[in-house]
Amino acid sequence: MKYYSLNRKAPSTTFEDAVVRGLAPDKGLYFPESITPLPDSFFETIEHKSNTEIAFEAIKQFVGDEIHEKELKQIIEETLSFEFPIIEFDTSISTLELFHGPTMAFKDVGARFMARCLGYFNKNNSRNITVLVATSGDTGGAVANGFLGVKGVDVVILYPSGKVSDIQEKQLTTLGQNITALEVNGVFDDCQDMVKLAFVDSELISHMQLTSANSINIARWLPQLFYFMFAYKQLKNKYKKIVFSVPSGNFGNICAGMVAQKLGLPIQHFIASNNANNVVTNYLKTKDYNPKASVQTISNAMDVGNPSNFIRIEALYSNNFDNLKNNLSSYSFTDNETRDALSEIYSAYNYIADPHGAVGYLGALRHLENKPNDHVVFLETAHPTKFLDVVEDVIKTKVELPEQIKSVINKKKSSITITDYKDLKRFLLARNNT
Ligand SMILES: Cc1ncc(COP(=O)(O)O)c(C=O)c1O
Ligand SMILES: N[C@@H](CCOP(=O)(O)O)C(=O)O
Repeated sequence: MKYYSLNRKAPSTTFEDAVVRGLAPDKGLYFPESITPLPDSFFETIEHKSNTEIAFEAIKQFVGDEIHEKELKQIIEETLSFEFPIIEFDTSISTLELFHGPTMAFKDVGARFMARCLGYFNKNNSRNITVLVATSGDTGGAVANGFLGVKGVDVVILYPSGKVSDIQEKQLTTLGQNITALEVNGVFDDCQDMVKLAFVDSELISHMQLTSANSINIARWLPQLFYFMFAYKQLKNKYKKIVFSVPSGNFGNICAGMVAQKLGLPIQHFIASNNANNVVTNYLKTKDYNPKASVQTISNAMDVGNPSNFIRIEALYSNNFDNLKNNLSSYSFTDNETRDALSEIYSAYNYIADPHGAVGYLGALRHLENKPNDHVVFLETAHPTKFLDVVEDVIKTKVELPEQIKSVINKKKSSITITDYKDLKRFLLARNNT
């Protein structure tokens, strides 16, 4: 499979090169040159396949022969070593729990897949790779965990100071070894902009091999398409019209879902559920795409003002606004609405959601007002205990901490504060000269 840059000013390249580079030299996101639908028989028999078999069939065209079949299967098997259960609330709404991995957020799958692909490509390379990551909360922890101790790879995580939850901060600042956390005086978009700038800084890239482990990187982004197939597999014999409500920030997850649909997965419609950071909700209303500074909310991992992946969504629809609007709706919800949803989900279904999932639930309800016969799956993208203060305050109940959270909660944070791109560059160059 070849990948082209969405800025169209860099040559097309291989899967390996796109993974190792992260971002194209013209600062564009890489995108597959083609997406070939899987045969109907794949979806007709999907409930008889294991998650590993589904994932292998779904991803193999994107990897091509660049990773041997046996090793690709092994990578997928190791990546998917936990559950992806559907919890049915009633005949209209289900949730797909994506938080059973090591850091309890959906990012674990992409981070683990990418770490293993990079390990595969880097095995005969004596040069160290520096993985740069911007996080609004969850990517940082998942990438730190996925790459911890990987030989030849250094991870540098940029996160907005004071704008991630306490547990998220512990997950990304306490591992040590090859992981360094940089605490940025700014918002997530500042972190993401600095990462993108680093990739086109000729002085930096002459000193080091940089890549990204954000959804910028195709090996972090594409495996997210598995979730939609795992949900379909569990629901296809019960519901005809399956809709996904995806709590969205950087829009990588929902865009991966759209790739699954292009592969032939029968998805009726997508809902991008947003918090107050509502660039896409506004775009679908006004046709005016207007990125703006992000605002802080209780669903902090979605506090993104300039969603990186929206350009990939436009590419999937050949920039045709009407076609996109037929397949995608988007709604935005306030923190008070989110708190009310957390409370309602708890009292009506005895289920403890996290604030991001609660935004997804609200999107599902909004959709069902006009389409009561659809079945909406909202994605539970993180475990509620990652947002303990908010959740316990709303449901007025103590929530038991899972092992994954207990193991970091008392660890000591270690981070370096930076203010701007000059600080980041100085840090990277100094480290590379030692
Ligand atoms: C818990 C949670 N929900 C939703 C999102 C939004 O996902 P995306 O950035 O792929 O839109 C994130 C961050 O990525 C997240 O960590
Ligand atoms: N919400 C993310 C932001 C980065 O998204 P990514 O999918 O591009 O890595 C986070 O939690 O860090």
